[in-house]
Amino acid sequence: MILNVTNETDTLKAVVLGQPGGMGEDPELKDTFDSKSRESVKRGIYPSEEDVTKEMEAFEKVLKKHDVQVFRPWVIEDLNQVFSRDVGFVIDDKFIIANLIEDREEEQKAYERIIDSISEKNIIKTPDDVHVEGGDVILWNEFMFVGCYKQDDYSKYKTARTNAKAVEFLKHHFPHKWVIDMELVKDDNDPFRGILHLDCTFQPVGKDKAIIYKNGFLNERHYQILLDLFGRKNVFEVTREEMYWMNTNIFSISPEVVVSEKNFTRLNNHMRDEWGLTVEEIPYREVSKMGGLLRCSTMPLIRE
Ligand SMILES: NC(=[NH2+])NCCC[C@H](N)C(=O)O
Repeated sequence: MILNVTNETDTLKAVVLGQPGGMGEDPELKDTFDSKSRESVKRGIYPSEEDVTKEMEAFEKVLKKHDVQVFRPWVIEDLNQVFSRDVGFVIDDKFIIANLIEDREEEQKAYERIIDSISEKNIIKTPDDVHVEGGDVILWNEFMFVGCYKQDDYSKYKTARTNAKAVEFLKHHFPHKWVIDMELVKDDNDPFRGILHLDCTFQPVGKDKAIIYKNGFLNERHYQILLDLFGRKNVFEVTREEMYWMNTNIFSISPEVVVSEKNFTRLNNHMRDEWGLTVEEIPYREVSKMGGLLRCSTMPLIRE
């Protein structure tokens, strides 16, 4: 397989979609590792495998309708495999095997067959001291945005997934890219405040548009950089409440077609009426209760 991903929106040809099979029983509070899952367990509203399966089937159907080839990781029992995005990610023609938090390491096994179909020279392994998950890496042609956390209390947070060493690592392997690291606000307990991955606070759409949640950035300068790059008039700013429901985490099938959650009324109207996009609306609220949404549950392999 020849990989090719240089941005978030070029026409999608092949993707891995996560897997609800084998989710098993609700996790215990102590076994959650993001604020949203934590909250769902606490409130007794953690989604069932059956409900998540229905939502992911709707997603798969839309992808197939648009002629996208869909791969799935194989099922490992008693493991949450919904969020493919973080397990590994493609930059240009390279596949980077992520170095996930320990709680999620097991997920990687189920991608062996997919990784085996990629030429070895195009696979990049991350060393132990480089922490990086795909949700923190957003490509925009010559730009690579990397969500991270560089403060001294890094190890205190389960939701800090990408470290300073990862930024250097990516710069080293992709010298032709302009790597812009952006520090995120971390909070393991408050889903109205903490940002798990960069794609929970920012995402490019179409050719030159972006969805942004301003207060997700630790440093307001990083938000300003995005405004300067995309232009204020091309940016849709989401509210704290919309961030909580993960409005930035939609998924592009092409520069003209996006998949979005059906309750994202304000965003969906804006994308349709102001940006002229086709919005494929599906139900995905159950998935959101586990701390991720549409972008998080995909791993694009080929866009052209
Ligand atoms: N790219 C993303 N934002 N992924 C969301 C992953 C959510 C998952 N519960 C975790 O804590 O890792």
